[in-house]
Amino acid sequence: MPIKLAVPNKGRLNERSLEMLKRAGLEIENGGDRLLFASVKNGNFSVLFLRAQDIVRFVQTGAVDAGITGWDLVLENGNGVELVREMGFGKCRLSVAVPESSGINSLEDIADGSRVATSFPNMTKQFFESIGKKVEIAVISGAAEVMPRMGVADFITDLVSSGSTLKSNNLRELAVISDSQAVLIASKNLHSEKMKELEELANALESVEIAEHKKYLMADVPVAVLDEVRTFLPGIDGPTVMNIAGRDDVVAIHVVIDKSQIYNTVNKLKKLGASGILIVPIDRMVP
Ligand SMILES: Nc1ncnc2c1ncn2[C@@H]1O[C@H](COP(=O)(O)OP(=O)(O)OP(=O)(O)O)[C@@H](O)[C@H]1O
Ligand SMILES: O=P(O)(O)OC[C@H]1O[C@H](OP(=O)(O)OP(=O)(O)O)[C@H](O)[C@@H]1O
Ligand SMILES: [Mg+2]
Repeated sequence: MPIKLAVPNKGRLNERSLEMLKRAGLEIENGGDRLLFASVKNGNFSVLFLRAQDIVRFVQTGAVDAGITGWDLVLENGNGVELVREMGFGKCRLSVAVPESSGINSLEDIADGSRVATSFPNMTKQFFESIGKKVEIAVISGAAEVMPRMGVADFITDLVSSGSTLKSNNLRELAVISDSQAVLIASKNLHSEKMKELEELANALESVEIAEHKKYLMADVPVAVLDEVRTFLPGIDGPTVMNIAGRDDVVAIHVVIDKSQIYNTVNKLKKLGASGILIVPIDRMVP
């Protein structure tokens, strides 16, 4: 039986989830728009496209074996699922936000009996109980940011990433309830065979994530400056150095390098007389 893996069918997490799975090596067939189901050519998986919120419930009940969704949704709706891996994207936070004009500058300023609009009632209730505040929760399914202006609520809790939605609605972030990112989750009591395969997928995803921050750099370098090149290029013994047929004054170097180092490294190499500098992406780095 293939592992039933649920992926968000639209929204913030859809594209990156599919991209990461593909880069991890799963060949998802026809994983296009509006599709509800796709088979995977290699690997023992079938992919189902569901709403991010529903994925938590379906993993919980065992209707699917595993899924990619937001950690915020797991905290809100999902006891009884297993965290397999943080995915490193979809980073945001569930925060308390108040109207700029409210005069509320800290959590202490929130009066008992205040109304909070949110699509995260469970986490919101738990948070305010933990700080000993009695608030009334108005549950909405989206667009929390407009609720204070409509007079439906005094403040909100909602997901924040860049903060620009809050800003454009004249709201100020007061406190973070929880950080979140996309996660790979599995049903508890998943058969050990399936869990093993899922861990292999998690390892493949890890190799994708590591590679994401790296590039592969190749260059032809004069032998005379090789020692100097070694002082600023990474690797245990510096770069891999290869002879070029018919040349004894120049060698080829290959090295895996952090993206952030590319700019400076290329400049230094050029100054030292390097030529034929190539920088190429790496799909995966398997440790
Ligand atoms: N601004 C953001 N930046 C990063 N990640 C976010 C952001 N907003 C939401 N997310 C993540 O994406 C998940 C899904 O949110 P998304 O907006 O795609 O769907 P939704 O609005 O909850 O549902 P739907 O679009 O299916 O009605 C959230 O639970 C959260 O983990
Ligand atoms: O801090 P920011 O970068 O502005 O992001 C925060 C916004 O992103 C999410 O909504 P989304 O854009 O997914 O729209 P939705 O309400 O349709 O889910 C979230 O509900 C906030 O409204
Ligand atoms: Mg959203």
